[in-house]
Amino acid sequence: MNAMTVEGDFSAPPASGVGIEGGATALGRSDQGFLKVEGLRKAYQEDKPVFDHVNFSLDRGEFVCVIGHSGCGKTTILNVLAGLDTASGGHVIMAGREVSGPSLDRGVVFQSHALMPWLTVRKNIAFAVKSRYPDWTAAQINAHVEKNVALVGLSHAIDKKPSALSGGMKQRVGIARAFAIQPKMLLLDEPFGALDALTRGTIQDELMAIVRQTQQTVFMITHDVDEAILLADRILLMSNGADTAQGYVPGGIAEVVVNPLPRQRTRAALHHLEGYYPLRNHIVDFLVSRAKPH
Ligand SMILES: Nc1ncnc2c1ncn2[C@@H]1O[C@H](COP(=O)(O)OP(=O)(O)OP(=O)(O)O)[C@@H](O)[C@H]1O
Repeated sequence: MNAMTVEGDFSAPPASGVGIEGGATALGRSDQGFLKVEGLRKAYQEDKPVFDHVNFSLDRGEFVCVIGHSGCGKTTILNVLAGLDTASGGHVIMAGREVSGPSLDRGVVFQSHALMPWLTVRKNIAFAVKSRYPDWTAAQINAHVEKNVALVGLSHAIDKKPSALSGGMKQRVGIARAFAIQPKMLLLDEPFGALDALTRGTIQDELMAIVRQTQQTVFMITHDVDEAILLADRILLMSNGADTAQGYVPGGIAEVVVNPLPRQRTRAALHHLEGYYPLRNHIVDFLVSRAKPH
């Protein structure tokens, strides 16, 4: 086992010698196991589940990324966490309650921003806030919307419709909307996948700043190894299900990598941090040689 990794139980403490400044290990006991995923299984075809025996947990305030090849079941897991899909077996427990359907306790951001095209930014977000806080006055809702739009640097575009915004701006609106409902947890499915590298970098930095500031708990899917290293406290490496000489092997969480880099890292300085290259190589090696059984 590599020194930077913790295999098996996701809630296990990092291997000795691995430090996370202000990271998951610094959380209080009541924050531990905020989200628990136990024995999760999804089978569209009973004898060939996409994944099985998926166990992990997230502490409150933790940022966890999941990486794996196409088809391993990342989106399926996220949708089950969101309550938008049901598992074939196992449980998802958030804050002590089983997840059994969608809830405003969980804010979801997809790759496609899913804004209502006929509404302005202000009204798109106000719609979500009103659903979350039906008793709030129009003035309260408006103030809250303006605060969250400012958080993602879009105050100047608040009264524009989505058609007048760039892809990156629309994605920011999606993030602002998710934050505005003050969810207990954010679920992000490749939220920056469709953005150019420059915009992506800027929004990554913004997201990281907001998440750190608000102590938000985040579960995020990405295909981008550097994005995971920048943002995540821990990285779940997922393997694909496959037919092997020994029979069918379902996919699952093959390994959990604890990010040993200082938590106050920036994109620009990432490559200069000690430990960055071993971490990156470890994840890339997994994707190249271990994510799919041979
Ligand atoms: N409704 C469905 N019926 C049958 N199979 C499905 C259905 N939805 C998803 N699958 C299969 O389940 C597997 C996991 O899909 P999922 O979208 O969760 O993978 P993923 O890891 O998110 O992939 P990607 O990175 O390409 O988005 C895939 O093999 C997919 O073909």
